[in-house]
Amino acid sequence: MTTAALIVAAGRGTRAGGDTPKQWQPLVGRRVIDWTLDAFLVVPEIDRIVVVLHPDDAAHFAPPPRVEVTIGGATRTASVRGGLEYLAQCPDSAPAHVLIHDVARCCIKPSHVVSILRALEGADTPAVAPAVAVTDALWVGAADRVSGAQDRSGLFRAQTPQGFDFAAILAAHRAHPGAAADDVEVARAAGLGVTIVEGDDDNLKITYPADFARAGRILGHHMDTRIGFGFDVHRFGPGNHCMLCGVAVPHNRGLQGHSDADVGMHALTDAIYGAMAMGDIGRHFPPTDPQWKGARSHVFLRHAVNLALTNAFTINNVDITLICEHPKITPHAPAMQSALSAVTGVAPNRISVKATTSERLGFTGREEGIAAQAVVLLVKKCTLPG
Ligand SMILES: Nc1ccn([C@@H]2O[C@H](COP(=O)(O)OP(=O)(O)OP(=O)(O)O)[C@@H](O)[C@H]2O)c(=O)n1
Ligand SMILES: C[C@](O)(CO)[C@H](O)COP(=O)(O)O
Repeated sequence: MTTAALIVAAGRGTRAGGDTPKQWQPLVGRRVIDWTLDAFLVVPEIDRIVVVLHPDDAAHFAPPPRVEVTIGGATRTASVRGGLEYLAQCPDSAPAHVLIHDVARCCIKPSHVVSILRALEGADTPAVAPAVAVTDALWVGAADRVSGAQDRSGLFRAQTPQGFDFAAILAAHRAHPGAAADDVEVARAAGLGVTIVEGDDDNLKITYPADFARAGRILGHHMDTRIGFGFDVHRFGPGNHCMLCGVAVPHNRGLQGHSDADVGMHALTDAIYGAMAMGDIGRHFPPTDPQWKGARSHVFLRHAVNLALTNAFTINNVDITLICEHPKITPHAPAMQSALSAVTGVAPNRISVKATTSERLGFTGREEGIAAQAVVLLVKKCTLPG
C-alpha cells in the first residue's frame, strides 16, 4: 500500500513578515522547509513526497532526492487540490493514502508522522487528523473588551499532517466549491468521517513573527546520540548466491540460516536494537517461531528502524564491514547501499558497506562462513529545558 506526503508550501507568509515567505526563512541554521521535509524523508513507509510551490519560488528550489515539485494555487485549498491532481495524474502510481501537511509546521516529529500513519491504517474512517484539546478559557471579544464566554468542552485545535484515503480526499476536493480552513473541512463537506488523533503542542504553525523564536526553541535542541554495534555470522552451505545487505550476490555456495541468512542486514538490525538497548533480532523474531523460517531480512531491519522512529530517533549513519575471502563485495557495495537505503530511509551516502578478508585465518579464512559487523549512530532531538 503506497503512501504519499503532500507538503503545501505555496503561501506568501504575509503574517509572518520578512523579506521572503516564511518557508524560505532561516531557522536554527537551516530553512524552515528543510526541517519540514526532513521529518517526512526519514519515514520509510512514505513512498512519495510532493512539495506544492508558488510559481515564483519553483525555479530556485533544488529539491532533495526523492522530493517532487508541483505548482499551487491562490489559496491553501487550491494548492492542496493542485497537489492531489498531480498525484492522480498517473492512476497506476496514485497512492492509497496521503498525508497533507503545512510546510509552516516545521517542528513536526517523525514519530508523530508515523503515529498518524498507523492511525490511518487502523482507522474505521477514511480520514484521521491530529488535534489538541483546548485547555484555555475561551472568550468572545470585541476590540479590547470581553463580551462573553465560550464553552471549551469538545473544542480542538486542528493540526497537520491530516491523513486520508487518497481516492476519497481527491473526490472530496473535486466536489468542493471554494476555500476551506483545512482538508478535514473538505472531507466532512463530502460526508467523510474523520477520526481525531493525539496532536502535539510542539507541532506549531509558524504564522506570526514571534513563532520563529518558539519554533527555534523547539528545534534548537541538544542531541541524544546513541551508538549501536552488531555482529553476526552465517555458515556456508549449498547454493548459488548469498543474500548480503539486501543484494543476491552470485557465489558457488549459499549462506545457511533460519531466515534468508543476510548476515549484513542482521548485524545492522542488531546494531539498531543495541543502540536503544532494546535486545536483538532473536528477542524480537525468535528462531523457534516457524513463521520466520525463510523470512526476508528486510522485515527485521524495517522493524528495528520503526522502533527507532517511534522512539523519536533518526539514523544518522551506518558503517558495515563484511568479513570473507569470497565472494568479492566491492563490486556490489553500491547496490547494497541502495538496498539498505530503500529499507531504512537513510540516504545512500550515509550508509557505508565495506569488506575485508581475515588473511585466510580463522573460519572466514577457511571459507566456512561470512561474518559481519555494523555500527550505527542514532540521534534524537531533545528540547532544551525552558
Ligand atoms: N495559496 C496558498 C496558501 C497557503 N499555502 C500553504 O498552506 C499552509 C498554511 O497556510 P498559512 O500558514 O496561512 O501560510 P501563508 O498563506 O503562507 O501565510 P499568510 O496567510 O500569513 O500569508 C502553509 O504551509 C502555506 O505555504 C499554500 O500552499 N498555498
Ligand atoms: C490547516 C491548518 O494548519 C490546521 O490548523 C490551518 O487551518 C491553516 O490555517 P491558515 O488559515 O492557512 O493559517
